[in-house]
Amino acid sequence: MILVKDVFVNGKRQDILIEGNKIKKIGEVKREEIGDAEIIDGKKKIAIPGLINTHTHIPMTLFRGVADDLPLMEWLNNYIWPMEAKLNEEIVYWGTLLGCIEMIRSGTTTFNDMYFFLEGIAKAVDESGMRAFLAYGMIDLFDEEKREKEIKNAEKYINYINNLNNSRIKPALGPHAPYTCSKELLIEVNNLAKKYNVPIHIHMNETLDEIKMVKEKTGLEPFIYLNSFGFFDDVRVIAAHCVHLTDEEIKIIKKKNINISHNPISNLKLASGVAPIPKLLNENINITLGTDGCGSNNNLNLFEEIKISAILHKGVNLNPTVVKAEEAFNFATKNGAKALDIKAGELKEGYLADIVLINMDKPYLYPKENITSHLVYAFNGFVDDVIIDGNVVMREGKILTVDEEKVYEKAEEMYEILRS
Ligand SMILES: O=c1[nH]cnc2c1ncn2[C@@H]1O[C@H](CO)[C@@H](O)[C@H]1O
Ligand SMILES: [Zn+2]
Repeated sequence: MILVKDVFVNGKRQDILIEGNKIKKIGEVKREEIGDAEIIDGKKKIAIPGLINTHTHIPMTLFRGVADDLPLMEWLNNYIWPMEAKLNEEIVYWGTLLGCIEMIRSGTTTFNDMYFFLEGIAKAVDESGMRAFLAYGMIDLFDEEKREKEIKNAEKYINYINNLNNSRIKPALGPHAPYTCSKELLIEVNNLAKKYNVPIHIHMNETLDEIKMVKEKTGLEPFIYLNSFGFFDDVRVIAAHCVHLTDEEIKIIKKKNINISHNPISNLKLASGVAPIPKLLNENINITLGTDGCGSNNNLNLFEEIKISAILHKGVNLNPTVVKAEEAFNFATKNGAKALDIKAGELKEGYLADIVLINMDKPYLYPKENITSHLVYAFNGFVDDVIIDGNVVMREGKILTVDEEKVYEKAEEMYEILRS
């Protein structure tokens, strides 16, 4: 058991008792209830639910800074995909550890990933102590042979991850996007999602160029095209980006309960555009937040995404009342948990013990009133303690699960291989 004592949580100072991987009690915990629990003094701290990053390509930490200031298609075709051809399990493993360190240090406890070499990713996630949904990124480029291979790979990885029997690591399906995946592949993804009961994680409507490509090929906008063959039926979908949407497409998103992963920083950096978040909120569509990979962000600090999502739409809509602080905070917590169907994103009895503690003795967190406002508009993301699945992963700024120095050294080594 772990007892976080006298911490500011859910609006007042109280204790949090953790048993196994769950929150057992929030309130006043008496001595006789705690046995020989590890005690964490929370007096100077606030406790928040661990953040949930719903769109990552985690090993891309190693691509940080390699191809800045380019549009999506040029970025992918001329820089990222050629470098990705050099990846292997070892490179991906170290890149993932680097990403996990970064996420833990900035208060993220769960991420939803789409990438390659999932054995390396899963090994790193397991060691780091983080919670993750891992999807193999399927790309067939409309080639039948590739399609068969991608479907086999995706199914193989679902089984591989399920067989790990790790309650923190779950499989997902990751068809890359409608402009890189054939209709036949997407139909098979829908079947596999139902067969294995796993979520689908896909890039949708990120840029005008790609929408044009889909329209030229099919005559339809991406959501309408996918809906025409039942892609969204009876499955849980997390659609990343959704920057350019027609009203008809928004209707489909609402009707099919599609979860949006809003990635404002990646969309700004690649000049993809600004997603119509206030409009989607008006339709009660579930908005979550993602960083995307470090090639297009260039970090994994979800607090930056919270702040940008809260201010961007105000500026673009000339309306300071849209995306309120609490809404933005919920994007990164409650709503992410809903999209991934996990009992997290809130600190409540019976919920997963994914908890982040922040020392409030920081100049930018005074005066100690309006805490949610501070977390959204003033905080930089450097958190102090992180508990995931009931395990202390970081304590007073020290990560307990991985050897950070070793990871930094290896990250440089792996980067040398990628750029050679
Ligand atoms: O913003 C993005 N849009 C489209 N593709 C992306 C983006 N970020 C990364 N990838 C690419 O998605 C594949 C993983 O399945 C990788 O090839 C990665 O480089
Ligand atoms: Zn992406």
